[in-house]
Amino acid sequence: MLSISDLVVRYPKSKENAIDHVSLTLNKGEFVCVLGKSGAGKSTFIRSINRLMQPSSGLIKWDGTELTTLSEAKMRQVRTEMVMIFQHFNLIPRMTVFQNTLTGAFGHRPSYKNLLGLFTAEEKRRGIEALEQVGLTDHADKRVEALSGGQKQRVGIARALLQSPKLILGDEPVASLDPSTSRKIFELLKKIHEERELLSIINVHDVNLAKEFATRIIAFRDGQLIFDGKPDEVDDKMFAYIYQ
Ligand SMILES: Nc1ncnc2c1ncn2[C@@H]1O[C@H](COP(=O)(O)OP(=O)(O)OP(=O)(O)O)[C@@H](O)[C@H]1O
Repeated sequence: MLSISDLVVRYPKSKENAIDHVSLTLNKGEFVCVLGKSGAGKSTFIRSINRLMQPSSGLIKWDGTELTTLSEAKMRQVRTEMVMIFQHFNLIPRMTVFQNTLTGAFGHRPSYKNLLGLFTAEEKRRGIEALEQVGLTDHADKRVEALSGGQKQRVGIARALLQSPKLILGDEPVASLDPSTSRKIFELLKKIHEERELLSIINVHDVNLAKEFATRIIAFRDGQLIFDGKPDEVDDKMFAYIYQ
């Protein structure tokens, strides 16, 4: 469970709060889509949860552990349970699909092994399984730079699976993809979400995708939480309110 109380995030030198006194509780099993127009605070919200962005004040409790004041070493441990899926994939272009997938195991390993690039037989087995799950088995030995955007995001998801996450944070994971590929990526994320009973929190610009896949939608405007409800509550009036 993720419990957020009175969260404020302000960027250095900024006069406005990017996240402005937000409180909410998100539960395991929820597939949460985050809406809001550009600059509303979606990305800042997602990034403050795993402290890629340091909150200015407020509390974030993840399974009972308060994160905002946790040491960086302890936070690194907690981050092994949280995985981030990015708009621009954040892959290593010249490495293969399989190698990129295996890097998902890094958070769980001693750092000297990361440097040597050593992977156990078990990690390799899980890498093969993850590639099967995202439908990329036939591309395992290709360099990532030779893939389409949709395929790259599948590698991003396979890498995430290696981490055995409990929480998926998606920062516009389909913003660079065409509508049909975006839908397939959402189908894949939802399938994984359900199989592993995760909490997923995903920023998305396409309201139709959010309404189709989310079990809960939240929306920000000017850093404030202005909607928290079920997908079918986002009617035309609410849509206009969120994006005005
Ligand atoms: N590095 C930064 N330094 C200063 N202000 C920032 C920085 N990043 C974001 N902001 C500001 O914080 C607010 C929230 O931005 P954020 O990127 O979280 O919005 P968003 O809803 O994710 O937008 P988009 O959909 O365009 O990605 C905006 O006012 C933005 O200008």
